[in-house]
Amino acid sequence: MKTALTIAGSDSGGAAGLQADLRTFLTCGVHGLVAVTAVTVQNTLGVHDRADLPPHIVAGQIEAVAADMGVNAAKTGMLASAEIIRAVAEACDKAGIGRDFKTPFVVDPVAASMHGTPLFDDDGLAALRDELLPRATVLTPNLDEVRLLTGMEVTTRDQMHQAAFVLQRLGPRYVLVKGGHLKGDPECMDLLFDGSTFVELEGPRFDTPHTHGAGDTMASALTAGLSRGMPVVEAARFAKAFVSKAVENAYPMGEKVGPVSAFWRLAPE
Ligand SMILES: Nc1ncnc2c1ncn2[C@@H]1O[C@H](COP(=O)(O)OP(=O)(O)O)[C@@H](O)[C@H]1O
Ligand SMILES: Cc1ncc(COP(=O)(O)OP(=O)(O)O)c(N)n1
Repeated sequence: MKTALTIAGSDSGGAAGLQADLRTFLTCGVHGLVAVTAVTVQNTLGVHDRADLPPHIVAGQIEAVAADMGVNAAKTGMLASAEIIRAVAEACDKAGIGRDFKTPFVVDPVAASMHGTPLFDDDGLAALRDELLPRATVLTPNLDEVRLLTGMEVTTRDQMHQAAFVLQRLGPRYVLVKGGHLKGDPECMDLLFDGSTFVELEGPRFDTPHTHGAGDTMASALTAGLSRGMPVVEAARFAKAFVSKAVENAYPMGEKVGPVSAFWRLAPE
């Protein structure tokens, strides 16, 4: 059994965060490991409150599971603070997780919830850029995160290419720019770049308001693929196909944005 570790926050609504990651790991056939960073009070209306865990507890979880169970691939989600980011970077070095080690590391630079609530404190972005981008095997920003990390406003496919180029120079081995928020594009393309070759991951765009957890689901399917030994390009194609089906099968729940569904993979039809 292969393992995949998520270093992420808890979403009480079960749509995003570590709940989305574990559900995706399960349906992709890998054993999910968790290092919890924060607990959010969250539902379909938004993030109402949160409590961050002490950085040494986050690092302790990573080191404990790595030493005993082994980690075949890891990902980040909500990291909450610069202190937690620094603790994660140190623990990942000790556990051999990252672009310069054996264990692939997917850095999903989750900066805000889809409702617009920041999930970082003020120093978090700088710590993410300095500590985690150079350790990433794959960085998976959405277009808002591209703007935060580079200052680039992306409104076209050409600009997605330019942003991927700039981001890859900041240290990750690969950049996967997610195109879910590209307005006016009839399709939904994510772009993978390794510093020399662009791979356009094409998929249909579904007309649904229910996309809570789509980014987490994409990054965790990618992590599951890497944990099963797929090369990065194959794992990215697998993740794109997985999240497309999850968005297609998203379901309404609560008053606002419902979750995407990793369950499509378990359904008989
Ligand atoms: N309406 C949609 N139809 C199909 N795929 C989508 C749709 N919205 C997002 N996706 C896919 O879901 C994933 C997350 O995309 P995006 O919305 O850009 O990031 P985030 O969820 O982090 O804001 C990407 O793989 C993207 O292509
Ligand atoms: C605890 C927690 N982690 C991450 C998120 C971000 O999820 P969401 O708002 O749905 O955005 P994507 O998963 O689509 O990137 C969250 N809300 N809560």
